[in-house]
Amino acid sequence: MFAVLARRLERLGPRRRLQLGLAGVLALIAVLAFLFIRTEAVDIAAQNQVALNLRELEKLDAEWDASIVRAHIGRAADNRRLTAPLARMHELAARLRAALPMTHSEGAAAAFQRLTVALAAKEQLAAEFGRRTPPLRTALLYLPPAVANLKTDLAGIGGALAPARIVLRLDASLNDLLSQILRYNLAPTDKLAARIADTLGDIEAQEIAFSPAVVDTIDTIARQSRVVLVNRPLANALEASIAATRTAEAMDQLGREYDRAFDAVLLERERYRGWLFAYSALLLVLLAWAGMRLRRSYRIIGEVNQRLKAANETLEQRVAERTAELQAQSKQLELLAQHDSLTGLVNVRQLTRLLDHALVRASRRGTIVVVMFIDLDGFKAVNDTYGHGTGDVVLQEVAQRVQARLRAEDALARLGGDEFVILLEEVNSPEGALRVAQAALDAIRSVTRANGHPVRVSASIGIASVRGRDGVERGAEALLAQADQAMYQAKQAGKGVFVISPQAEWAA
Ligand SMILES: Nc1nc2c(ncn2[C@@H]2O[C@H](COP(=O)(O)OP(=O)(O)OP(=O)(O)O)[C@@H](O)[C@H]2O)c(=O)[nH]1
Repeated sequence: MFAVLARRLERLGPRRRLQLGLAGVLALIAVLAFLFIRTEAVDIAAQNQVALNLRELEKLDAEWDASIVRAHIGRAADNRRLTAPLARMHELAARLRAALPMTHSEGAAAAFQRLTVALAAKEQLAAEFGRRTPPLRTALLYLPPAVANLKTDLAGIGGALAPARIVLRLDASLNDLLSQILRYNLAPTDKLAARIADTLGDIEAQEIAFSPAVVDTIDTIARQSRVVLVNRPLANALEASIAATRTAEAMDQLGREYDRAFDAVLLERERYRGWLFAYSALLLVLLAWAGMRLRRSYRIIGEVNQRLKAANETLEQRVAERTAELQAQSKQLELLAQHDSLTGLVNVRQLTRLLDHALVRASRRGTIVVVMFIDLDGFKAVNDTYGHGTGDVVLQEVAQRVQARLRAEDALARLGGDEFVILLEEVNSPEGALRVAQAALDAIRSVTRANGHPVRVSASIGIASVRGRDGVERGAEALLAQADQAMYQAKQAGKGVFVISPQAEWAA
């Protein structure tokens, strides 16, 4: 799959590939970030806090219930406890509401709503209950000692003026009343209420026989008894209603919903962790693949570099070889251009150049330049007799032998055919020049065999010379022409001799 992807990518342009690569990396990072955030989305501490809040709410609710029970049985000194936990309970309920979005659960929201309704109802009922229970408690606290005191009073001063029969009857009625009230307080029934009403009627009917103080007490006892008659059933009904609000069950249910929702969230987190793990593994594989491709690319670049380097070296070597070849060829061409191919002597063009330089030097130094024009005698006969090849050998022998008689700084050139020229510089006297001419003649005459054939050659030599600046003024061609003319005179003089040009200049 990667290979197919890579091939498709290779078909794209480098800029497009770079854009795609960047987009791909960003997408991979975005997915990684998403998975990471999903695994970190669950705040365990917040979940624990929810559980703690719920436990505290349950505890406060239980304490609230205990306060209600205490108030119910008249054990509560006051009813402040009925409202004391409410502020904290409201705070806890608010925290639980704030935690609802964490659950992503409609069940939890519904359970919380039910709890809110139950708590509100319970709060209202408890408030009503709190209003009802204090008079009831006061009456219940009042009646037993009041009845006992009245009975004591009746036995003494209070009953002194009344007939004994009536005192005894009132005493018995008071006993009945207290007993009925206490029973009614524990288990109020309509039948008992009717009986208490009868007993109260009976007591009130007898009070006429007693002093106003006793009558007052009896009225108070009757009033408090009626308070019990009215408030006990109400208080019981309120307590039953409070119990019916079932806040504890609502809290239990909310706790279960929270647990279920948090479990689901945790499960989801575990699932995302699995995805994150798998995705990380995939990224590692991708990274390894990219690393391998990069390594391969580096290797290929290295190989290409090596090849380029080798090719470069070869090219450099070939260029150097070719340059040397060309230089050699150029040198060869230069030699060919300056030399005669048969004898290897300098040719007429090079001779002219050498002569020009010599004339410039002589002009500067005030020295003498000598030119000897040599033309072989009877050379045609060699060609005609033994062939052109033998003639060539004769020309080569002549060149070699004359050259051997000259100084290194002197020059010998072949003008073409059987014509040669000797160039001498810094000749101090005509004698010196004549010696060279004689040596040349001797050298030429010494060629007696060529190609195995007996040959006989000599030469006619014309000598011209010039001194100082005159040479430059006259020019090389004029000097050569003078020598040529002198050579012509030598031919006419019978050949095999040298003639000095009449215009020749020597040292003053
Ligand atoms: N073998 C050979 N012969 C050449 C060459 N160049 C010219 N020749 C011949 O050289 C001869 C020169 O002619 P000439 O100087 O008149 O002959 P010669 O017999 O020396 O006559 P004189 O100078 O009057 O003595 C001619 O026959 C040319 O064909 C060459 O390169 N090789």
